[in-house]
Amino acid sequence: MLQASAVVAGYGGKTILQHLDLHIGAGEIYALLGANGAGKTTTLSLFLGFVAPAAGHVRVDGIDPVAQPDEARRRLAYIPENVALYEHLTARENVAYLLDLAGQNDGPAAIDTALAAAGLAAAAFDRRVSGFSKGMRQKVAIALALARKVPALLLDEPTSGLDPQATTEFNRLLGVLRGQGVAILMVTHDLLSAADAADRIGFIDAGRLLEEVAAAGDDRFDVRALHRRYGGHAA
Ligand SMILES: Nc1ncnc2c1ncn2[C@@H]1O[C@H](COP(=O)(O)OP(=O)(O)OP(=O)(O)O)[C@@H](O)[C@H]1O
Repeated sequence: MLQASAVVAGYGGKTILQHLDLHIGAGEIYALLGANGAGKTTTLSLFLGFVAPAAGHVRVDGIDPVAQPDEARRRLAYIPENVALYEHLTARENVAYLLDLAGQNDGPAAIDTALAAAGLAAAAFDRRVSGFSKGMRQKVAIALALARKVPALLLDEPTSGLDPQATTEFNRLLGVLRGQGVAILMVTHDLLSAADAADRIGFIDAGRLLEEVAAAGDDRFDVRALHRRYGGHAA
């Protein structure tokens, strides 16, 4: 669903990503970890079509996001570290308006279903989002992704600033999306959250994917081993 093959990319002649290979399938959660400046956000920008590869190729559901940015973005939801919403509108109004803009508004019942599935309390549906916490804003953004039925989700530092309970709840939500077959790429510094939520974890350093580890059965990840890898290579 999300595919980067032998990608070399950067900004204004400066190479940042070096032969990046990343393949994330439907119903898979992939966490990309690495130090500041390692190239994580640049990787997200590749899939959004904001950075064009100098070599290699990028596909979103088979679509080249540079050649067909609208087609690629129709298949993506991108949730930045701080979700931008229309502050004077309520949660319901935000989702309705953003769905209108996307030409994908199936009506109020579908919006309420999405907000509930995203875990927003019904009492908050008609509240202005200006008073919402980061976790509540993320729920509105996830509701929008659910209502748009996107096959792929890009997340930049989703759990930074969330308390442990909100992090657990957020990771549970990612599990729901995975269950619906969504391919999820999450850029994070939160090793514990990655170990909790992800099926695979990749470590990127200076634009190179150094290592990938996959969840191993019921034991999932060996967090101590991950910490040694993360500390040793990329933090
Ligand atoms: N628009 C830009 N123009 C020029 N250089 C950029 C631009 N955006 C990022 N860079 C550079 O590219 C490199 C990788 O940045 P990127 O934002 O992808 O790293 P990151 O892994 O997401 O880091 P962080 O954890 O700090 O968010 C850095 O050296 C950064 O300075």
